[in-house]
Amino acid sequence: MQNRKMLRVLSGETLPTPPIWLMRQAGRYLPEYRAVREKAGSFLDLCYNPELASEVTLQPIRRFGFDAAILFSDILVIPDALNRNVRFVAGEGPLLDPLDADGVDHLDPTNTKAHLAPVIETVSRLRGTLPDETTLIGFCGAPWTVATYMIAGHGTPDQGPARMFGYQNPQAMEQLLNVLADMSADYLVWQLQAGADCVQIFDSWAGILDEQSFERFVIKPTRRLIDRVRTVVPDAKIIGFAKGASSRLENYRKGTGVTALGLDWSISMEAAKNLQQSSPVQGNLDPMRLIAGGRALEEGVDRILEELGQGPLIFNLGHGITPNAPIDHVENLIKRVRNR
Ligand SMILES: Cc1c2[nH]c(c1CCC(=O)O)Cc1[nH]c(c(CCC(=O)O)c1C)Cc1[nH]c(c(CCC(=O)O)c1C)Cc1[nH]c(c(C)c1CCC(=O)O)C2
Repeated sequence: MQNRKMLRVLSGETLPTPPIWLMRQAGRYLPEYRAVREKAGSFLDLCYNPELASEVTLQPIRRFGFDAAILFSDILVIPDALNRNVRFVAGEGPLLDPLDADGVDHLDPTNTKAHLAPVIETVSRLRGTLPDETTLIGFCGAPWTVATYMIAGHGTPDQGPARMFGYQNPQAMEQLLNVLADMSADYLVWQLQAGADCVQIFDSWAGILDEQSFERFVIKPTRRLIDRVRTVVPDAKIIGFAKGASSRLENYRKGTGVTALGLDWSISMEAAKNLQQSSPVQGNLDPMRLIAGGRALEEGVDRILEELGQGPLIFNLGHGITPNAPIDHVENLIKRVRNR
């Protein structure tokens, strides 16, 4: 374990060269991913195929030698386990059956373990195949972000339907978030038991909420999730990525018990450095700098290394890599981080 650099940083160590991986590092910007994706059938078929899901997890490790691999799956396998009719339509993103307050009472998580067994099988295979020095990251969506897709039935620019649901049906919202927190906790425990070294909780829509709602819909259910994980795996290393939560991240860290904070690119470096005094941080290059390449990429990377390189840092983007990312820019990014 001592040679898994990302794990050392999660334990609080500062390394001369920070470990690097990229959110969504397996994906459509890679031709080898597109080739597997075509033969897999639907996107969810790929998520539930341990052989192909392991293969696409390993692709960016082989090509770029990242310090960590992230399980290939999706945050929406949880609503899929709840029979919410999850499907991915090309050009439209995810679609689900929208959920109303009455529907919350009828959610039935009893089939979760059997439904997610193929994903857990992928984790076991990966730990058996990955180089010893590569950290394996498991993940789930945060209850709030998963709930936004369940309520609207699709992605939205402002999560209006889920925010309205929270105001009009506070009890149903609490119940929904509790169901998701408990299922997600069990799911993370299975991943950790199958060989994941650490886990990340993706709360991509945390930044859209006001302060009270952030407390109720983000901090509280995330705390419930993490407490439940740690009753089984007391020393679980957990990265919380609450996108857009910048000025609330200190409260988020204290309130949830995450081990490390994922940062997006909107946070000030001063705030990021302050947060790094109390926990490791991960991030936070604007993914658009990766697309732009050249000077924009270099100055973005250099700034992060200068400001955050003296403390526990895991280098990453501030959100997922997009399908239009040029492969040579990814190579330049890794070189810049490693050769300074
Ligand atoms: C909100 C969210 C989702 N999924 C995820 C989030 C949280 C992080 C974020 O905000 O980006 C997380 C996710 N999705 C995927 C992973 C795999 C691991 C990784 O490489 O990081 C992870 C960690 C694969 C994926 N998940 C998806 C793809 C693309 C699907 C394809 O190959 O056709 C991949 C590689 C599909 C997906 N899944 C989701 C959306 C909105 C989409 C559609 C986006 C699109 O079409 O570009 C839901």
